[in-house]
Amino acid sequence: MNEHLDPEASNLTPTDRDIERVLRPQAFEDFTGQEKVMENLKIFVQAAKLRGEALDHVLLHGPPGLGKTTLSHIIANEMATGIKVTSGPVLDKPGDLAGLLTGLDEGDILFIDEIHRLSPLVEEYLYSAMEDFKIDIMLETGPNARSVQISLNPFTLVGATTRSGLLTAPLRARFGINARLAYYDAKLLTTIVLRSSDILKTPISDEGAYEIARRSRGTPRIANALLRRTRDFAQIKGNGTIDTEIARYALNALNVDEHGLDEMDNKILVTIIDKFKGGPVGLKTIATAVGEDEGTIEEVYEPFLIQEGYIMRTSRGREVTEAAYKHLKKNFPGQTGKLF
Ligand SMILES: Nc1ncnc2c1ncn2[C@@H]1O[C@H](COP(=O)(O)OP(=O)(O)OP(=O)(O)O)[C@@H](O)[C@H]1O
Ligand SMILES: [Mg+2]
Repeated sequence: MNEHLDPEASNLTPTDRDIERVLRPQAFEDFTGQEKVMENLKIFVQAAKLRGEALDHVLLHGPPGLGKTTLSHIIANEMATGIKVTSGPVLDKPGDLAGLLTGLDEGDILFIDEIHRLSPLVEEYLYSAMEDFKIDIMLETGPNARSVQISLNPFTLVGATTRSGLLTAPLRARFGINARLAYYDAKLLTTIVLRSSDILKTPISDEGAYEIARRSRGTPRIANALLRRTRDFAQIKGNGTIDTEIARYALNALNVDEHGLDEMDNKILVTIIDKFKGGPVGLKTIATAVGEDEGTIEEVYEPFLIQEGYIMRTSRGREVTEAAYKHLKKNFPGQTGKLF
């Protein structure tokens, strides 16, 4: 996976991580886009505050880098409550979860990232906590072992996932608020790039910001990462200001193509065309052929390629479209041979 797609990658310098933190919006008003989702969330937050209650449990889903973690912190800020952060794979056993739950103050947020990766045992334990704010805990072990039920402070679970399809129905049903984040259009991303360059005190033209935005795979995290790298090019190869020319130069050097597809996006398209006659071909086969993890292709690459109209999902597998052939400057075999 490209470095700019994965901020948690270990090759990211501490500076990069600090910058990501600085750029992260803190309040509703700094958060650009996702209008429908935000409109509703604002109402739910306001209503919960008015009643002095904990906000209903929130499920945030969508591809990486669209703002799930950011939103969970914003919700805590707007509710003026504490937030505890954990993730599915980290919660090994119900005891780990019990420790976190009993430590929550009234109205606090428990953020569970990658909630689709909870173990079934932990997940089941979560049900009564979410529903009745009650959990059973084991006292002592051996012959004296007994379980007692204890009450929790009312809290809000915010779960985030890139794979909502993997959530079990009972878990999904326990979220009162279900928000799906969508890819951002170039206009919204331009606003985000301009805001970020302002925070980073990097001079940038509107056109330069747009050039970065439209080539960021609809993803704020990628837009911010490309902005930082473009800033380097502007400082070393230019006069410090990001304009269209330096943005183009930088993005080409970073192997981001004219339509914002990166190397892996293109590799996937080329592979389906050259090795599998344009498809249909199964996901697993594609994954093996391009040397990338199946899940990563399904949650990171494919959704964008589908949204941009380069790939179709059919019952028999993935197929590339005419647009993909055009994009790669290859002849589309579709018209010949077919008789309709
Ligand atoms: N709506 C937005 N407005 C401005 N900046 C945003 C927005 N959404 C995300 N960002 C920026 O993008 C970065 C990545 O967002 P975030 O970490 O919240 O994504 P995520 O959905 O949690 O991704 P992952 O699935 O990989 O955990 C943030 O640091 C933030 O700076
Ligand atoms: Mg996240």
